[in-house]
Amino acid sequence: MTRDYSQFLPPSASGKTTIRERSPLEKLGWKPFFSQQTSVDDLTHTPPVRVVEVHRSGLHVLGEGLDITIPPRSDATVGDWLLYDQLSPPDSKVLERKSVLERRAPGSDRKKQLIAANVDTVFIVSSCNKDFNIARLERYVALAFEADVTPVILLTKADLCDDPSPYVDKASAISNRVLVEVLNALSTDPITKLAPWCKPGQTIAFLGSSGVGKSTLVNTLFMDEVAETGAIRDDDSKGRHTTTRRQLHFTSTHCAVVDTPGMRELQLTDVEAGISHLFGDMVALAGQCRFNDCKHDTEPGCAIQAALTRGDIDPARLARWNKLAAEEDFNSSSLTERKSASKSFQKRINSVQQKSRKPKK
Ligand SMILES: Nc1nc2c(ncn2[C@@H]2O[C@H](COP(=O)(O)OP(=O)(O)OP(=O)(O)O)[C@@H](O)[C@H]2O)c(=O)[nH]1
Ligand SMILES: [Zn+2]
Repeated sequence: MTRDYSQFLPPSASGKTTIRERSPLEKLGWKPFFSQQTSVDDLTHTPPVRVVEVHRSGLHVLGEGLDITIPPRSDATVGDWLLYDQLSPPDSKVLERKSVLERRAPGSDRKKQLIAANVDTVFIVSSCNKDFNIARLERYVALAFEADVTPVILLTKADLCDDPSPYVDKASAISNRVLVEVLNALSTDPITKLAPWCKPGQTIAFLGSSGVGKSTLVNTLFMDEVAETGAIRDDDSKGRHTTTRRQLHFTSTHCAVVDTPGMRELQLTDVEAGISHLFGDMVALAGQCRFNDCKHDTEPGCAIQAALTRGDIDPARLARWNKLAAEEDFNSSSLTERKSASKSFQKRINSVQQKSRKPKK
């Protein structure tokens, strides 16, 4: 008896092709998650459009046969899907987001700022040089976890470094749920190494300090100069801020790429869940402390201190967790709470810093 196994073979081997032409909306990143929020009536009267650029003067949106600018609004950001109300564009409804990246704005009012919406993968970019900072990478990873976006760490400038492996080892130790790729952003590396995430209909974003190579990565992906890159100052490995607008670009294979300004001042905002996810081992240990409100300092029955004594946890990582958690408490509290908490927050930071400076025994 002969059996037909062709269904188990890849399309090319079976001679059949399963590649289906994507609709104009799918090419912009439209997914069942969004269509489930709309009715046939909605789709006819208020066609979906995606925000591809945010200007002071308005939002540039694209849809099926639509390429328009609608009035600016603070509740929508690049990557958002709107149901475009042709009679009254300001009333266009913002669809529920699959994910959203936000930050606490620098300055006194510290309002929440939307970075990008509906991103599937965020590439956290750092370089194999003085820019590399484990605590900063952890912040970005916590932010991605909180936003429900898959984080991938990219270490650029491998070509300028004799041995990138110590950077890779440190970055890989952040979380076993985060993959690390090391590359030269100026070569064709990004095209091959980012391919698993840059699929049609996917939306990707790059986060990281100024000068780490985010624009270069975008340019290499497009093999074109879509984002302006800046020369770096040699003395401190810091770049100039060259990316100013938030934009969504589409590759020829219909992967949407968010290009965001450098965010050296990233502050965490309401990322408690993201931090707990990243430091899950510490959270689990803390759950074994005798007291619920244990500060893991001198309290009796403290599981964290016990693990520290046994050498099971790294004191520097514990200090980073404490600092991140304290920062999160502070940023997520109200202004009045913050004023009164400000003193104790500073004390806590000082004590964390003192502890992390103490030499290992
Ligand atoms: N040799 C080498 N140079 C790189 C690499 N990645 C980036 N550069 C260079 O580093 C400089 C800064 O890169 P950008 O792409 O502008 O950095 P950015 O992260 O977009 O910076 P902002 O736009 O300020 O946020 C440029 O001169 C790039 O050519 C790399 O992997 N290898
Ligand atoms: Zn404790």
